[in-house]
Amino acid sequence: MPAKLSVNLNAIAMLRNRRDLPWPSVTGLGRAALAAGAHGLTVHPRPDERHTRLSDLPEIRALIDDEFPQAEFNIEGYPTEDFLLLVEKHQPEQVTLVPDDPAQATSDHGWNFAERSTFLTPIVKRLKKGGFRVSLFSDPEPSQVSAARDTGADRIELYTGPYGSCHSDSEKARKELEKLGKTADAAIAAGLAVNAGHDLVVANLPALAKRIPGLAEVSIGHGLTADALEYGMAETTRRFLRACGW
Ligand SMILES: CC(=O)[C@@H](O)[C@H](O)COP(=O)(O)O
Ligand SMILES: NCC(=O)COP(=O)(O)O
Repeated sequence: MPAKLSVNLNAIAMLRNRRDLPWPSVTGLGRAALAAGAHGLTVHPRPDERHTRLSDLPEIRALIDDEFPQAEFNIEGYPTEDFLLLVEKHQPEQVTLVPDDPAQATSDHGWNFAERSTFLTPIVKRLKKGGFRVSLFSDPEPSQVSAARDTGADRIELYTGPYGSCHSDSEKARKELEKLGKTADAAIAAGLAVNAGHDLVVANLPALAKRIPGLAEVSIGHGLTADALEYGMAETTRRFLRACGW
């Protein structure tokens, strides 16, 4: 089965937040993506609420529960106590833990599992006990996979930023893709499922999907939102689904 597509609503929220007005509608565009076949919605709320606001979360949860019960809600973020309480309140199907500093413009690296396993392991245990699937944001580094697995997480999400930034250098893209592929191979062999995300676009998805046939899910926001401005959300979702192999 091709990788499932979870549409990240952060970029739409950031556009809305330019004004104190309710458009573009985060929930409305989430609905359009799900109606066009997306498998889920992702948000990455940060403490300053510059992207998704806390008030968006109950609306997205209700959208999925009431209209698309087969879809999944994925909440990403740094696991502070506030973040964990947020997750427990809004009951996403998946939680993706990301080692973000609050001041960071966007996510730009995965966890250092060797250094942070003592921090992560009890958090993963708490989330799993709560019934959430847990994914850990990971650099494309095969040697880190066993420490990631030892935290008890279900999945890793490969940080694809360096691959995504190679759009004009095919040789560099090939090397980055191979690092992602080797890390995915090691993760799948260790019993972890593999997600991927950051700077994925229609042009770079097919090669990623081909190199990692077992890829479980991609979460995509920035590039998908850029295309939605040009083609509309429904057509854009269909284009990204096709690029994943659907
Ligand atoms: C973990 C990850 O790569 C995404 O969640 C990314 O952080 C999206 O964030 P922004 O769209 O807020 O930059
Ligand atoms: N987890 C990655 C994600 O949700 C989207 O990242 P991007 O497509 O906005 O770079």
